[in-house]
Amino acid sequence: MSFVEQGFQVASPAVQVERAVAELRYGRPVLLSDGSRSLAALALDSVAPAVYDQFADAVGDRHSLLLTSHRAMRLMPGAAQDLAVPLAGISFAQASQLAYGLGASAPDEWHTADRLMSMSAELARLALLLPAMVCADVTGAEHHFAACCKLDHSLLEGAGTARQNFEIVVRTRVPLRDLGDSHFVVFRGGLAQKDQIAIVVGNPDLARPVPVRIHSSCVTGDLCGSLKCDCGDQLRNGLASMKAAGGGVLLYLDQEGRGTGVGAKMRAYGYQHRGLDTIDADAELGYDVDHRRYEAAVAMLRLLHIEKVVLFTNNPTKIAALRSAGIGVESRVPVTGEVTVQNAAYLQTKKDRAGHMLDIEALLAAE
Ligand SMILES: Nc1nc2c(ncn2[C@@H]2O[C@H](COP(=O)(O)OP(=O)(O)OP(=O)(O)O)[C@@H](O)[C@H]2O)c(=O)[nH]1
Ligand SMILES: [Zn+2]
Repeated sequence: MSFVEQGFQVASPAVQVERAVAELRYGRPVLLSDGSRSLAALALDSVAPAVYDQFADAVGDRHSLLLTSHRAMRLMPGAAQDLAVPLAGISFAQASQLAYGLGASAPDEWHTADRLMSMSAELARLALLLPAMVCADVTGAEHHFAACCKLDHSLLEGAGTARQNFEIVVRTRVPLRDLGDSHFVVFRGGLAQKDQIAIVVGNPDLARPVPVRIHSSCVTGDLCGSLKCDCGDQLRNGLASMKAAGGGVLLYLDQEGRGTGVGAKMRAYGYQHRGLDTIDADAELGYDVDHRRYEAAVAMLRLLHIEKVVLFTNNPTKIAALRSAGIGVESRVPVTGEVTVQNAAYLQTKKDRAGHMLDIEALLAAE
């Protein structure tokens, strides 16, 4: 019997993951299990200090902090694996400094994190919380956590298909400055995501490769004209050039901070103000170079009956993601913005460390 046929008698993997994500964001532990072991996991980013202390008491001080391999590498160059650092006697403030503080010292003691502990970071990422997890093996003592959400680790993988399940909620005309009548199509679905939007400008011919831009939200750049990045320019220039090409579709994805969330992005900005580049700043917080996923974009294109695109981007990962999902990327159009004193280093890092196709000298010469 499928989950639909079983009606309200069982919760699907996606529902159970959504519940776990909500509890984690609320600052409560989640019990992750693999059939034989139970791990109580708490996100340092959302827990109140008093609850952190309560957790330490409940597990008899046998709790550890997960440092992702990215964070571990920042503290101990060469430590290219997820680590578990014993937390007995370590306060909430000390744990936070160790988990994501700048200039923190390497821990005195650590072990390689086991698979279940590493998996807890995936829950944190879904919850848009820093992947700094406080974990304890509570096998046999689960009754201390009777009121907490329980999640079998297989459900985290099982919920993956939900990332592609979207439906169109509404399609409405919106007149846009300089672009004329456009249509906003709202999509709902996915895993732990908000609604996504496609903006259709002009009248794209769906029988030919459709001009498409996949744009990740940037509240600072898109909305407020931040000079620290090129997002606002790329949003407006992308829409204008698609309109000039006869029409196109901009997918506006809820992926603030390369998928880490606005809280992490602002923390990373703080570290960038202290001299780190965009990638090292994210690594200090435990993140990889880019946490964005593109199942939503693929599902949205399919629902719009778009199979072949001309992609407006400088980012090779977006091209690869569409192609591997069977969307034809027939060609690419660069999308650029103004190079400013404040964003030049950011653009250079995108080019040098994330492989973006950007000719910064040519952009400067053209200004
Ligand atoms: N973590 C982090 N995210 C950032 C920073 N600056 C911008 N962003 C995010 O980076 C993403 C940029 O999105 P896009 O412009 O769609 O993507 P792109 O990778 O530049 O690719 P193209 O614009 O298509 O060439 C958005 O999610 C921004 O919120 C930063 O310093 N740190
Ligand atoms: Zn931006």
